Amino acid sequence: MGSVEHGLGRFFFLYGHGGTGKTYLYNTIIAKLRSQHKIALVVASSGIAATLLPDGSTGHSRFKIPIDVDASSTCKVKKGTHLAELLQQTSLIVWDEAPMTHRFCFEALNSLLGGDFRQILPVIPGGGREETLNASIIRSPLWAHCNLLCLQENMRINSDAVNQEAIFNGMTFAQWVLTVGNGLLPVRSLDENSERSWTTIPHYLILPPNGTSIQPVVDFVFHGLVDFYRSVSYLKNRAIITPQMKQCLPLMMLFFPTFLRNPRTTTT
Ligand SMILES: Nc1ncnc2c1ncn2[C@@H]1O[C@H](COP(=O)(O)OP(=O)(O)OP(=O)(O)O)[C@@H](O)[C@H]1O
Repeated sequence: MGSVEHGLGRFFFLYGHGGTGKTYLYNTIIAKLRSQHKIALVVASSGIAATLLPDGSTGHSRFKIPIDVDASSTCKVKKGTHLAELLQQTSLIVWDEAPMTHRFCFEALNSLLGGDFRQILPVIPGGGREETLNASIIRSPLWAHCNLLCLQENMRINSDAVNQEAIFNGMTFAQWVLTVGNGLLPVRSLDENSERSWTTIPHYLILPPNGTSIQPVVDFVFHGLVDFYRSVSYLKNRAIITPQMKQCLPLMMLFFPTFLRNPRTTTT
């Protein structure tokens, strides 16, 4: 905040593993700046993360960054346009999920970046480990000037938990996810040509989509579906994500009994 107030133009990276409160902190900073009638532009690398931020959009769309970037790429912002004027008046740019985006995109502008390097890194088609690392923000000349801020405590466990057992389960899961992210689990390759990047998920963390243990998850996430299935705000805050499409079907079958118990007639 001091950097914005005094126009110092410093460059920050907010680093923290999942649930440590990065989004919460961005929202707090943005609310504070906007309450002072300052302009904070808020973007994320993916559209889904952008929806969690106030007036968020994707970095590529907001700054007219070319899809195929290289070291000489620039933002396609024309002189004298609304966007050019907006950028000139902007006090702070917040970019969530920054580790997912190619470093060339940040070299085209200055911003407060944030994210977790254990999550998704830039995707380089056909590239290996070295190409991915090379595309990462940590290989950018900007990184040497970056003020690194670290969030350590997992806030999600306490905010989501309803009792001691839920806190314990949340901590066990969070610890396992961290161990995966830190590369500390035993890994193996599927065949002799592929990288050693496969690990075994403990049995207690797996909910088979056609088993009975998934039903409480469906009931929890889509509680009240029969009454609210037409409500956009109800639906846009809920999702159950499966690793593959084929696992969706058995999961969807769990929804139908709910509707069958409560038939509705609609006219077209
Ligand atoms: N300082 C705080 N005080 C109270 N609750 C907080 C605080 N920080 C975060 N939380 C709560 O903890 C939960 C996780 O926070 P948040 O979504 O901001 O984490 P994150 O680091 O962005 O996670 P991810 O990397 O998975 O997106 C949210 O429910 C949020 O409301």
